Amino acid sequence: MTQKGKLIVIEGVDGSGKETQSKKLYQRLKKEGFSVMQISYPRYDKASSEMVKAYLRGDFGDKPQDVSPYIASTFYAMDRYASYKEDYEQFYKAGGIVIADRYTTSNMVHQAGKIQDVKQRKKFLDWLWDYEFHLYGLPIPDLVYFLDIPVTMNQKLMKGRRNKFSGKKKKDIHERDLRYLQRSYKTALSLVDQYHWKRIPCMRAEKLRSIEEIHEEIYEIFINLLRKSD
Ligand SMILES: Nc1ncnc2c1ncn2[C@@H]1O[C@H](COP(=O)(O)OP(=O)(O)O)[C@@H](O)[C@H]1O
Ligand SMILES: Cc1cn([C@H]2C[C@H](O)[C@@H](COP(=O)(O)OP(=O)(O)O)O2)c(=O)[nH]c1=O
Repeated sequence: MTQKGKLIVIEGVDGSGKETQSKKLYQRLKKEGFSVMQISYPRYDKASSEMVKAYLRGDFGDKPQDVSPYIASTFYAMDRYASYKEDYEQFYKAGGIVIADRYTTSNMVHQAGKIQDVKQRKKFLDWLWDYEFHLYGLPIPDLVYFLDIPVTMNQKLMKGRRNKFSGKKKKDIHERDLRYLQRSYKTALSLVDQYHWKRIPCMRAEKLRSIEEIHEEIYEIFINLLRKSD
């Protein structure tokens, strides 16, 4: 019998602190002796992300809306399937804890955000669930955090940041479309309740909370999950 591990996802719009918080959680759990590994999507250094890069570069259109959410989702899912097989399937099936910076949940946020009609959006989300978790057989996350930071604030955090795959200052087609990012953010807030994600408010009294304070909240929620599943 396989002893399934745990898949923990850190989700949030661009520049919300996902990389920072995934790293901190990983380092803390490792230090405490847990069997843990970190993954991050898209895997820009792998061939399986070529279509993702072409899409984000604007090869298929300058605007996110130029590519159907169904088609764009298949690009990202392909990279995740390759990563499951290459990076973590065995580790996860042996009971390891996997911390993911973005996952299928990013398609739920950023691709579903392209669809305004409620019925059509639900249809897409059901299709996506079936596609990534049933057809591709990817693990369903045990815990999803959503780092809640208003788009205006994350724009400040991202200022001057280089594009992750080109290394240049030019932003990708998602990052340069403020209205699209705002729609993705709104979509995410509606998904938090629907899918029982843990919303982590990154602001208090109009100020950004410290990286350390946010980390403590994330860590406590994770430890509680472990206690419950013992
Ligand atoms: N709570 C915070 N307070 C101040 N700066 C932060 C905070 N969280 C993240 N940052 C900074 O904001 C930038 C974007 O964070 P990052 O973790 O790379 O976001 P993401 O992975 O979501 O794109 C980084 O320079 C990071 O150091
Ligand atoms: C992993 C993933 C990302 N995306 C989107 C979110 C981002 O706008 C974009 C690039 O992701 P990423 O480089 O992780 O953005 P950032 O580090 O700035 O947060 O791709 C999806 O639409 N679906 C996915 O499955």
